[in-house]
Amino acid sequence: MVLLGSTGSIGVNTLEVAKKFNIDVEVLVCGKNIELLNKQILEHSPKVVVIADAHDIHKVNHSNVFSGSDAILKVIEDSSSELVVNALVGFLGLRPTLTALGCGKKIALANKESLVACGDFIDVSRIQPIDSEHFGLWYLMQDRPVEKMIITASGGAFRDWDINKLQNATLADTQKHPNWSMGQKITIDSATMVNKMFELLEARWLFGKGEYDAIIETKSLIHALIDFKDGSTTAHFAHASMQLPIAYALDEKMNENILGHVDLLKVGSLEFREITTDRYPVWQIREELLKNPSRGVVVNAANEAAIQKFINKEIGFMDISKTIIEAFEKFTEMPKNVDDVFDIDAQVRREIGKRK
Ligand SMILES: NC(=O)C1=CN([C@@H]2O[C@H](COP(=O)(O)OP(=O)(O)OC[C@H]3O[C@@H](n4cnc5c(N)ncnc54)[C@H](OP(=O)(O)O)[C@@H]3O)[C@@H](O)[C@H]2O)C=CC1
Ligand SMILES: CC(=O)[C@@H](O)[C@H](O)COP(=O)(O)O
Ligand SMILES: [Mn+2]
Repeated sequence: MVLLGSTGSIGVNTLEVAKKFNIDVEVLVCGKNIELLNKQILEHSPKVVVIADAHDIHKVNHSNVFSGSDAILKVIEDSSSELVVNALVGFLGLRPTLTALGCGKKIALANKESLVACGDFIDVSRIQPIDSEHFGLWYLMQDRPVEKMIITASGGAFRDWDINKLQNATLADTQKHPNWSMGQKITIDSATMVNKMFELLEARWLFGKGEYDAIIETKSLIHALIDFKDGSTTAHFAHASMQLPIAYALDEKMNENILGHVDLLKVGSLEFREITTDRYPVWQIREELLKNPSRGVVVNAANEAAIQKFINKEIGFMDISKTIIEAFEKFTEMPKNVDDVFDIDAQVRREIGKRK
């Protein structure tokens, strides 16, 4: 396989699953974490390696190293692997997704931003999602009429905070996720509830038109539920580990044990909560966005630009949601093709970047 984002949270889990099932690793792609990359090279012997910055090439213990975003596209094109695992974070993952699909490869897709920004122009028939909720929906899906597909949210780092204190929350505060250990950006997205809005869009592109909703389940033991027309509701329970979705994305016929079962007697009780717009203001654009899912490009660009400003301490935590809502109201044009997606993304980032 080709693994993009090998040093991240999903990348590291993917290599653990690959080791367990003896899956060949042809290409490793990462950003700046060369120390971890060198350990991965020793363990998995990839043929080619790509890193973000040419200045770091001399630190990499490999004879075939390239750098930069064009090199990522080139190694995908040149690879013989049928499967690309895209575990890059953010909009920079979109071109690799499009390139891999253009080469006829299958994609195990963790990079949800690809679908959020460009879902209308992506052939999902060759995509297996690496996202716990979508894995849960896929696992539950049967040949029966469905009424509603429901995904769960943890509520993020601030689900129990005094709402009046949220504006002054720091980057370190956002990283205290109650249940999952993940990369920095998705953990911020979990705290704003942007992650769940993205996941509703992701579900819409993967499973088609229909009713989608989300609720908070505070232990992240249920990942998805399906309400069937007959009145039955089924739920997918599993411990909070990405190795289960990853194992199926690498091998759809998976029939090995990956995790221990959830012991309901040990769990004792479960708690469900509504997602409210006072704590999670972005939730107010959810319906409009689901009606017009192609507008995801605006929300994604505004989110990434606002997160950068939050990290730079130029804006407060609640301003991330405010920035997204303002951009969503201002940029109403729908992309008609992939070029439009890149144009709109650039326009939104420019607009937010020039604001004081
Ligand atoms: N973590 C999770 O459990 C889940 C994650 N996802 C999604 O999966 C994706 C990855 O998330 P996660 O693993 O948490 O993120 P991380 O931040 O942990 O990892 C991101 C990876 O991308 C690499 N990277 C960043 N910039 C570049 C660049 N310019 N060129 C090459 N590589 C780069 C990083 O390299 P380096 O670290 O070396 O700089 C790292 O390997 C996201 O889209 C997220 O929303 C979805 C569901 C669950
Ligand atoms: C592991 C996974 O799939 C994440 O997307 C997770 O769902 C994030 O947690 P939240 O439910 O807090 O968004
Ligand atoms: Mn998820």
